[in-house]
Amino acid sequence: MRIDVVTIFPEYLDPLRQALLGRAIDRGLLTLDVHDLRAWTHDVHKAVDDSPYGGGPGMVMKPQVWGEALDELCASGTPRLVVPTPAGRPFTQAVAREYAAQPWLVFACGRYEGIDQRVLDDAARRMPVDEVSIGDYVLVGGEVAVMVMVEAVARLLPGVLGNPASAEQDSFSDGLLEGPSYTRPEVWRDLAVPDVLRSGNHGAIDRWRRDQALARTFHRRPDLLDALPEGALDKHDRAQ
Ligand SMILES: COc1cccc(COC(=O)c2cn[nH]c2)c1
Repeated sequence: MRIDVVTIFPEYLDPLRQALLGRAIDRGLLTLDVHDLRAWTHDVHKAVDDSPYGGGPGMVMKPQVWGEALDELCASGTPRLVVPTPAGRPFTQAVAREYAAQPWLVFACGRYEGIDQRVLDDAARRMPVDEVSIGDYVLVGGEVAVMVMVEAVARLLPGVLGNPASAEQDSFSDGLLEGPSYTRPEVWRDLAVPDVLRSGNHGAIDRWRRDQALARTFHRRPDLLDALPEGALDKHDRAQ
């Protein structure tokens, strides 16, 4: 997978080159190229923003600069353009899986009040464009949202995680939240590990884990239960 990121703060994306993702890049499982949007300015001030038509607070990112950046970066093919924004469709594990199947993603990091809408409208003439939200809050810019999405997507790529089962048993993979996890010692600050997990009875363990996931989902995210496909819950589940 090829990933390009366009931003006025390229160094903000440096953490993606650390640890697991850094090793995946070194191993060629994905490429990550970060581009400074100001490289496509032509004025001495390298201006990327201007006042909003219609008035209002803040500034809007200029269309000309973005247009030239995307023209150059997307000249060799048709990536999916992903624009993090509070006004986007929700980024979920399902979207992460969708993106993990894409050969090429270009992320556009907005700042200020956003990017002139015509940049997205023009880009949509020649590539798929996704405006995506990582949550209902407002950040200062798209860079942190891009890091969230790149991490969620890259960990799904074959070979990135040591144990592929980890990705399959993620929270949300079966539509439920992950239940509690435990490791040694057996008792810690007078808190004991649930007996079933030390029983060696893997049928009982699987059942207990499923019940814990159902209970946690019911209490914390009942909306996820409503979204489960028909038949996802068996009669034992429904008895919980
Ligand atoms: C594209 O225009 C803008 C404008 C302002 C901030 C941002 C950064 O994204 C977010 O704030 C965000 C993404 N998901 N949830 C919040 C982008």
